[in-house]
Amino acid sequence: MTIGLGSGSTVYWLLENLGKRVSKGLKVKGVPSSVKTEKLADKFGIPLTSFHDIQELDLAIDGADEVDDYLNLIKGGGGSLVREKIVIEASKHVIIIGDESKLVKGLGNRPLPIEVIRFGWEVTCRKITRVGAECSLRLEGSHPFISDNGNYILDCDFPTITHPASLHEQLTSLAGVVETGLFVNSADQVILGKENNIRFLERSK
Ligand SMILES: O=C(CO)[C@H](O)[C@H](O)COP(=O)(O)O
Repeated sequence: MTIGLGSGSTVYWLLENLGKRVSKGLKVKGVPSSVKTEKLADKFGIPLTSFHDIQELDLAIDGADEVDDYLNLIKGGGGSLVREKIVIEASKHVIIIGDESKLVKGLGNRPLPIEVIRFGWEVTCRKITRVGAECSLRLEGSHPFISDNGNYILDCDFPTITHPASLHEQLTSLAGVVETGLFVNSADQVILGKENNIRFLERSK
């Protein structure tokens, strides 16, 4: 089986446990969605492959920053949204994992991450502001955060996002925008950990 390996602190636990099962004989190959995940997969002994060798993945498992009732997602809190979206789009089945704090009534409680190329990011930022957000350049210490793709991330505070698909389209039509953290029609299942049990959500077909 081939598995797309997401990124983030929830996925850390997936990787650790997958590694344990691999050491007991589970046969899987993973495609990591970030350099951090690649390093962790190596550490936990999960064999890796790449899109050079395979065309699609059987399954992707990833985290999210927000999930709404329709299973639309905001992702990119860790800055890996572009690779995560490529991995998810190449997967036959997508499972999102998190704790129940990720479930929201409407997307947009937290800023939407948008990956932009560095050249002219100020112009791109002003254009996104005109779409209706307050944007700030993500920093790491006192320097701009640089994604695994060598780009900047703008954290864009929109009022509640009622039409994620059309907002995504509008944003990706702007020059300089590489990808948004809006994931629409991506998740097949969402598994949210609660104090003593789990909540399971499934996309209606
Ligand atoms: O999209 C992501 C990284 O780009 C993560 O999946 C998302 O930020 C959730 O992370 P965590 O499990 O640490 O809360």
